[in-house]
Parts: sequence; C-alpha cells; structure tokens
Amino acid sequence: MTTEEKEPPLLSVRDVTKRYGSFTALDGVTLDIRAGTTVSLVGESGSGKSTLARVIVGLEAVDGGSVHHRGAPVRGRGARLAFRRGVGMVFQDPYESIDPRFTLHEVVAEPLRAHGMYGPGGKRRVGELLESVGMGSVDPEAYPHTLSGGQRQRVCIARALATGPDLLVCDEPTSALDVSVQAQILNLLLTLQRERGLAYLFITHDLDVVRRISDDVHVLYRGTVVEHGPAAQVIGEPRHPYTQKLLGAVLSDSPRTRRIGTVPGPSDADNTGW
Ligand SMILES: Nc1ncnc2c1ncn2[C@@H]1O[C@H](COP(=O)(O)OP(=O)(O)OP(=O)(O)O)[C@@H](O)[C@H]1O
Repeated sequence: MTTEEKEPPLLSVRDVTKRYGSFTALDGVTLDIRAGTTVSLVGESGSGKSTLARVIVGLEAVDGGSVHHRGAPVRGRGARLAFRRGVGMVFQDPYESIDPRFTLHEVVAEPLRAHGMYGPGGKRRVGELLESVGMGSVDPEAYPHTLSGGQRQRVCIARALATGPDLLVCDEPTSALDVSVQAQILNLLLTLQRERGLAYLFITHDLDVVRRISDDVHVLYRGTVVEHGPAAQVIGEPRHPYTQKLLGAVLSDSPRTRRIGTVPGPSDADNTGW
C-alpha cells in the first residue's frame, strides 16, 4: 500500500449539496485534494465554482453532504474553528477584499487576532508574512490605497497565510490584475506552495493557468462534477461531452484570450446529452 493510499486526503468534499431557495447551486459534489497538490475547478460562469469555494472555507453552510479535513469531518464549533485556521482564501478582487480603513499591518493581523494568535510576537509575525509575499520593503502602517492591484493581492495572500494553513482556496486570484502582474502572482503562489507544501483549490477561467499549475482538474457543470482526473488527461483527452465543448470553445479562441467561458447548454447541444 502506498503512502498516498494510507493517508486520507487533506480535504475531502463528500456529496455536498447547496441550495439557494428552490435553486440548487451544488448537487452532490465530491472532490479530494491531497496535501501539497493543486486541484483546479473549471466550468462556465454560474456553474457553482465560487459557491463550492465558499462552502469549503465555511462561508456558506451546506444543505447536504460533508467536508472532511485530514479524514475528520468538519462538524461542530471546535472542528470548524480548527479548520478555519487550516484553510485560507484568496479572492478575485484585491480592491474589494481589503477594508480600505485598515493599515496593511491590521489587514494581515486580522486572522491572527480572530484566532487568538496575535501574541507579543504578532508584529514580527506580520512583518515575516509581508516579507514572504515580497512586501518586506513596504511600510506596514501604510493604507491599501497606496498600493497597486498586484501589491494588494500580495497582501491578501499574506493574510490568507497568517494562521499557517495547509490549504489555500484561490478564487480567480489573478483575473482582476494586469496581464504582466498575473504571472508574478502565479509565480508567487507556486513558490509558496513549494516552500510550504501548500495545497490549492484553484478556480480559474484561464486554460493556460490550469495547464501550468494543476495536478488534478474537476469540471463543474450546473452544480455537478461531470469529469475529473489528472490535468493532462482531462485537458488532453477530455471524455465528457461538456468538457470537450468547454475546452473546444476555449481552444477556438485566440491564444491571448483562452478563457473558459460559456458553451451551449444541453438544449443547444447535438445529442451530447449531458
Ligand atoms: N447568495 C446567492 N443567492 C442566490 N443565488 C446564488 C447565490 N450565490 C450564487 N448563486 C447562484 O448560484 C449559481 C452558481 O454561482 P457561482 O457564483 O458559484 O458560480 P461560478 O461558477 O463561480 O460563476 P463565475 O465563474 O461567474 O464566478 C449561480 O446561478 C448564482 O446565480
């Protein structure tokens, strides 16, 4: 038996359902993330990617199914609190996700304070975190409006790392940034992953990013995982008709805009029957 088989996945999502009123946003989603690996989540707009990300980090309650961390269900207040320390989130828009009234120090210290981890060494810890994302030379007492989008996203990454998580959920962390900055942020995330053995759940519309970073890919369609597997297989030889259409639509675009967008739904499809 290999180590991989013996150890439970770092994160396990089991048969998760999420409804908003009568609308089912997630319908029996199951997904595993192994320690130190990257799972990408792709699917057209509205397929449920952000909902799944919010469910995983505990921003939304599930209506059915469960989330497990290192083999133990994230259930009950104690388990939820411990899990929240172990998972960080990076959002799409670094302008919206930082409170402009907080200094950079306060932004990064916030999760430490929330988890009772801001002790006497708190200031130094925040300095180290800013340093680790390439912001060591910036005044921690500065306010976010003095920063560029890329710098803000670095601060958001420092905040996500504050409690020492083993998993980061990244919801389109580069798509609101200038193209030249996107590569820098992606490189930073890859370096941090290497250095810290982090696992990522990575939501992106950018197929080149999916190719570059993913170990596994899950394809979401209307709240259901229709295909998953190693990235090379899902991208190189997609089996499900929806994945084929999704990637086909992307690949027919110009190389500069390989974004996973909208594909014809079942009613428009030619007997694909997904
Ligand atoms: N709070 C909410 N109340 C009602 N419906 C919601 C809510 N949040 C999401 N939805 C609906 O759930 C579905 C999935 O939304 P979600 O944001 O997860 O999609 P997505 O795949 O992340 O899309 P995008 O790529 O555009 O971000 C959408 O139809 C959306 O309108």
